[in-house]
Amino acid sequence: MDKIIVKGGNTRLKGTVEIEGAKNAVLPLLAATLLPSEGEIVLRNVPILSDVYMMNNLVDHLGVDLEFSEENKAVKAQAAAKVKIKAPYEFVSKMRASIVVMGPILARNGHARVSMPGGCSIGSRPIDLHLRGFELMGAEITQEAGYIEAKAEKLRGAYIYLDFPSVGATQNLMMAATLAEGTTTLENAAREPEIVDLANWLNKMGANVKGAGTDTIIIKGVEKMHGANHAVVQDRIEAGTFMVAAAMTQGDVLIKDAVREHNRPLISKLIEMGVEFVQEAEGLRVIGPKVLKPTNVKTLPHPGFPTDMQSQMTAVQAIANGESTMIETVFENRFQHLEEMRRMGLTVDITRNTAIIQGTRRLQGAQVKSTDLRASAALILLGMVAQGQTTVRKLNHLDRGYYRFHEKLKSLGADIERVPELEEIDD
Ligand SMILES: CC(=O)N[C@H]1[C@@H](OP(=O)(O)OP(=O)(O)OC[C@H]2O[C@@H](n3ccc(=O)[nH]c3=O)[C@H](O)[C@@H]2O)O[C@H](CO)[C@@H](O)[C@@H]1O
Ligand SMILES: C=C(OP(=O)(O)O)C(=O)O
Repeated sequence: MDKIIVKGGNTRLKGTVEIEGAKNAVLPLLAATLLPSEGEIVLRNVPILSDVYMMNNLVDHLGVDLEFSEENKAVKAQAAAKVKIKAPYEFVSKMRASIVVMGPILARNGHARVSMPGGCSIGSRPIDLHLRGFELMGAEITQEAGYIEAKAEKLRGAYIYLDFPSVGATQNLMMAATLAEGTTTLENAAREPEIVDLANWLNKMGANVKGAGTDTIIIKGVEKMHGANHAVVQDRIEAGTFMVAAAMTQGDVLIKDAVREHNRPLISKLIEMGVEFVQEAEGLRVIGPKVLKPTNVKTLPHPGFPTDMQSQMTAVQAIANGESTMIETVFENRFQHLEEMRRMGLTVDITRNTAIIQGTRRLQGAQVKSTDLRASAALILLGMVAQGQTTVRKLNHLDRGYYRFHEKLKSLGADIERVPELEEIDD
């Protein structure tokens, strides 16, 4: 496996950066390609990420013969006349997000058998809300030998109130409802831009989904769906990560085509810390200040501060001029990067879901490892401002969600290399 070596202390990022299509949008969009039974499917602006390859393999296994052109960043396929019932452990265990194939499989077959996805390093991540929704739509749920089985003679539209606006449950239930008999109302639905992108994709394929982006989504079941052509929405988390990178390095970075609306809470927190944002025709320019003011942040479902920007934001707080607080309310175990940052000299008190961070400019490079996807980005960013050399390992996490991260940072002026690990280090 590779490692990233970043030399910090004097980095000032400058230039323009292009952002990929969103990982968290494209994964459900690919799952939704299981829904149409005729016509050509084309997805554009598809990011080249390990998670995308995994979802492609799963969807391919289930019956949609996908062709991924890296050159065109496009996925093409002919809609499948039939899709399989079983999503095996070998695929689902590799990526938690693959649970979103359950809704489409159930919609197509009235029967789905999907390996239980399990938790991951950031939390236990149950799927009770997904399953309760399927039950309300008339499916009988059983569990056996690590698989969840859902069976329904015919899925019926239902009124479903989600106890929590789960992104995955909202996506799974939206997709199940597209081909159900009658109307489904999802209340307290997730409102993320990726939900809106999924609704747009479903509607292009002939579904009838209204209200995405609000907390009430109404889906009228249709007889069948067809192929369509769609470009994946921009990755607001990748864009946000580069906003943070500019903020931390007294940078001046133009984030091409950045959608301000998708990153409101992050932008408003960064402004509070002294960062300047200038809307330009080509995108959003981010100018980092000499001194960052401390700030208090709490993660929440959209439109609150995104948990997927929490790790990166703690890297900004780590170099702010004073004490900041981070409260993580979405996942129960998403502070592991802070332990790694301690290796770089950070003083942080962690009590359950609250971290109190003592910002300092006197951090030092160290050997650290990524503990999850966003942690990997946060450690690299902190490495750019710590004195000396930081080595970041376990880049499999980074590759799940960032395309050529080190190359993009390097083109903006970072002193960063990605090199093969010559000997496996037991960490
Ligand atoms: C591929 C993808 O899009 N991943 C995103 C998605 O994950 P994901 O869809 O898994 O996140 P959810 O919104 O479902 O989960 C949020 C919280 O709800 C809990 N929960 C969820 C479902 C359920 O049935 N029961 C339950 O208790 C989870 O354990 C977690 O604590 O949204 C998260 C929250 O914005 C992001 O961090 C992830 O990057
Ligand atoms: C937590 C994330 O993704 P996933 O839900 O795929 O683990 C993320 O994108 O930060």
